[in-house]
Amino acid sequence: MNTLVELQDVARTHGSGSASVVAVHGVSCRLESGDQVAVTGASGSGKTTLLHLIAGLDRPTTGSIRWPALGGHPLSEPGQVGLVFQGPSLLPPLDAADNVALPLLLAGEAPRPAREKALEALASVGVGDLAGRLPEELSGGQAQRVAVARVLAASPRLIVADEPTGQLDSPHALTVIDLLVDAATDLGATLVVATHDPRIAGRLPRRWAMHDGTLREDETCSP
Ligand SMILES: Nc1ncnc2c1ncn2[C@@H]1O[C@H](COP(=O)(O)OP(=O)(O)OP(=O)(O)O)[C@@H](O)[C@H]1O
Repeated sequence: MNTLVELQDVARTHGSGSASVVAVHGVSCRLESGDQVAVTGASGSGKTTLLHLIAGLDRPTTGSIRWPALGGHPLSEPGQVGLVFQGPSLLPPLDAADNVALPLLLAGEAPRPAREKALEALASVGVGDLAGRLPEELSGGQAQRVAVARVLAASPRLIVADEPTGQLDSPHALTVIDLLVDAATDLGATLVVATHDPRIAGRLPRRWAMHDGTLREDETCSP
């Protein structure tokens, strides 16, 4: 297997002086290509900070992070990393297809293939018939599926999802996480999902638990 990301004794402190917060410390972990990991932990335990470090959106205060299978850094080439947030963050004036196509266009793809990929990705998450709808015309679950399609359309090597089902009720939450897991499996992508919900975590084969900024592999939850 290919090591996608490796953290060695990583710490991240937010702020400085007496107001500083050590969000993550003493974290060493590794993700191989195709790994699927749920990161669980209480609010404030450091999940978002860890995910941002893994995605290359933030830098450690001390320690090191490497992405050997991503040419050095996940943001060095467009389309390597896909981000899914708690809310869908779709652009209101664009219909679903244009929302999905936009990152492809920004990455230099021509309009026609970008639109074809967008329609394919929407169909793959079961909302192909909603391609022409504006975000305000979608339910929360439909909008989150569009957000997942937007990530999948770019075929990323690494998908980082921070509470992707946090605004959905239970049946929709499970549908969306299953779509993400299936899509990551099809793409061979590495998937990291932060969640408070043990049922969501239970849909992923590996689990990491954050406690006050430290991480442990959750042996008791092994599949
Ligand atoms: N930009 C920041 N400036 C100062 N402190 C921060 C910043 N970002 C996070 N923190 C603090 O770092 C700690 C970890 O935050 P983080 O958002 O990583 O936790 P979390 O587990 O994702 O929480 P939640 O589940 O509530 O989203 C918290 O104490 C938080 O208040």
